[in-house]
Amino acid sequence: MERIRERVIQIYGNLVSLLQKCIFCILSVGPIPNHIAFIMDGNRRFTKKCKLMEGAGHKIGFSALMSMLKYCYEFGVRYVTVYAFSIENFKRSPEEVQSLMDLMLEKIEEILKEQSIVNRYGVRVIFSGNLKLLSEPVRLAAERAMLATAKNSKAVLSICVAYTSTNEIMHAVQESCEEKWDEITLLNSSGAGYGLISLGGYEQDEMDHLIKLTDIEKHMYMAAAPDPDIIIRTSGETRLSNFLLWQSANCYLYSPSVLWPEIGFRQFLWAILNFQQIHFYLDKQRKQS
Ligand SMILES: CC(C)=CCC/C(C)=C/CC/C(C)=C/COP(=O)(O)OP(=O)(O)O
Repeated sequence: MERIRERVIQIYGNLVSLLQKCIFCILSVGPIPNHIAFIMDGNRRFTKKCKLMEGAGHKIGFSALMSMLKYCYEFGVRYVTVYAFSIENFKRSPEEVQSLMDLMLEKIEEILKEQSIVNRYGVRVIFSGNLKLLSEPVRLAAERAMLATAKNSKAVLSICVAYTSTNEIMHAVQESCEEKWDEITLLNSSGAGYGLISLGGYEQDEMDHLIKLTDIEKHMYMAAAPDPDIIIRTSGETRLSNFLLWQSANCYLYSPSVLWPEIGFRQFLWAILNFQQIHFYLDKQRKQS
C-alpha cells in the first residue's frame, strides 16, 4: 500500500513539473526577465499565523526560496537576488539574530551539497553586503560558498546579507573617492598638479579625474549583476525597505499578498505575466512615438 502511495505521489509530481515546463515554454515566447530580486517578507507572521515553533517560518521560507530559484532557473532567468538579512535586522533581539545566523550557516552548507539547486543549475553564489558585520563562522562560510561556486557560469545568485542600499552607496562612493585620490596623488607626485574636486573652469584632462557614475557602480556590492527587471516583495508590502535603491530606477515591483513561506508557482507566473504585459505596453508606446 505504502509503495502504491509513493508511486502515485511520484507520478503526480512528474505531471506537475511537465505542466510547468509547458507553461514556461509558452511564456518564453515573450520577454524573459534577466534579473529577479526577492524581498522575503512575512516569515515571522507565517509562524504566528500557523501557530508554529519560533523560527519555523524562516525554515519554511528557505524551502520557498529553493522553489523560487528552481522556477527562475528553469524559465531562463540568469540573475536572482534575495534580501536575506538587512543591517537593520541586527537590531532584533540577540536570540533572533543568533537563530537567523545559525539558519544561514546551516543553509549555506546545504546549498553547497552536490545535489543542491546551486550545483544542479550551475549557479555562482555571491554574498553582497557589508560582510565585515557578520560573525566569523558565517563570514567564513559565505566566503567558502563564493569560492566553491566561483566557476559556475550558467546563473548567479546574489544573497544580500548585512546589506542596506544606503550602506552600499556610501561604501561605493568612499571606495571611488579613495581610488581617485590615489590616482591623483600618483599624478601629482609626477608633477601634473590635479585636485579631486576643483571648482569651475575644468580643462578636459581635469574632467577625466572627476568621479564618474561607472566608478561608483563598479564598487557597488551588487556590481556583478545587472539592474533587476522585477522586484517581488511578499505580504502585500510595496516599500523597498532600503533594498536595491540605486539599481531599481526602471524596475517593476510586484507585491503578492501571500506571506513569503506561502509563495508558489502561481505568484511566480503572475509576476512574469505582469512583467511581460508592461514590457509589451512600453514597446508599443516606443514604436508609436
Ligand atoms: C542561505 C539563505 C539564503 C538563507 C535565507 C533564509 C531566510 C528565509 C531568511 C529570511 C530572513 C528575513 C529576515 C526575512 C524577513 O522576514 P521577517 O523575519 O521580517 O518576518 P516578518 O516580515 O513577518 O516580520
